[in-house]
Amino acid sequence: MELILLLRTLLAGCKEISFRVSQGALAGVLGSTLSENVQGETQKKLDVISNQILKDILSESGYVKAISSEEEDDVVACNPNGNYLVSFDPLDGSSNTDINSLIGTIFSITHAPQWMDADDPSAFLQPGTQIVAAGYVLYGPSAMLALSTGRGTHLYTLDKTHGGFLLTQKDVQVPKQTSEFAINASNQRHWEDPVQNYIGDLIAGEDGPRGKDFNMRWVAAMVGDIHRVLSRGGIFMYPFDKRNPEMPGKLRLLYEANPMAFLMEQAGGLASTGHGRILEVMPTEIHQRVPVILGSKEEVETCLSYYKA
Ligand SMILES: O=P(O)(O)OC[C@H]1O[C@](O)(COP(=O)(O)O)[C@@H](O)[C@@H]1O
Ligand SMILES: [Mg+2]
Ligand SMILES: [Mg+2]
Repeated sequence: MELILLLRTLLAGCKEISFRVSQGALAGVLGSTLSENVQGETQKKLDVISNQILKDILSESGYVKAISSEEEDDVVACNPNGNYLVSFDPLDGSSNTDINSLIGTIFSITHAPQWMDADDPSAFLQPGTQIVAAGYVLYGPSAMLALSTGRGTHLYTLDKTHGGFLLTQKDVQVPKQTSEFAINASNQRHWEDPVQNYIGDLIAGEDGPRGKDFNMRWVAAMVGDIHRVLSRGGIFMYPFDKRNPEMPGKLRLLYEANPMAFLMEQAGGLASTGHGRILEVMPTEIHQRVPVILGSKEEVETCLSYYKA
């Protein structure tokens, strides 16, 4: 029951963000701030606004012991008696805020170990297999929620008259096969050989070893690309690239890769780093990055076969 109340609280925050996003230039929420986050990224105004909305509503809820956020250097202690930890990306797809394109909020919830102090970051270092609930809200033409509490992945649509997220698709099943891939091709020269070969064969299409044509999409917002994959199948990749071996990918494990992997697996898809299941990665720090390959089961298996070759 408490988890449901926590989810309701979190979604009330997302409704507020949805409203602020929809106001756009009218409310002066577009553009950048002068500050940088711990990732070294210039924060957008909506990054800061969304982060503050979620931080306030979760810390006042009483259910949450601590939170970790893309926009917070360290974990934020909340209620010492709280039973849950929440990790979130308050505004995903920041580079899309000023072009009125798809953006969203991503979150994952785990139990708070009773032994921990509320400001102890090590409590967040739990593998994704420990997630009790995860989801995203996509702020698109309609605001949509994808949610799983470990019993399938379900889609809800925000009814702006009624004010609630209403169930619009139960038990999403990602098609096992696909002809659609998503990757930022401008990073090609930095990819490892397995990815070079795999993408090369997709692009070769019916003239190549795959014997069929593939189409490419890139929303530049993980929440948008994953929603498309959940809706009609596909493979989404942000793989390891050689530019900075210390940073094995762009996407963050706790509040991007893990929640999306949880949703994808609950919908019958697969989620891998290229070398193992994302949900089994043992985190070492809260802003850790990982390579991400997820989507339609058979297509991800085919991609992983290039790593074995
Ligand atoms: O700029 P690129 O290489 O296209 O990267 C896009 C990726 O970066 C992200 O925008 C990173 O997330 P944030 O916007 O929350 O920092 C992902 O949503 C998206 O998949
Ligand atoms: Mg993000
Ligand atoms: Mg973000």
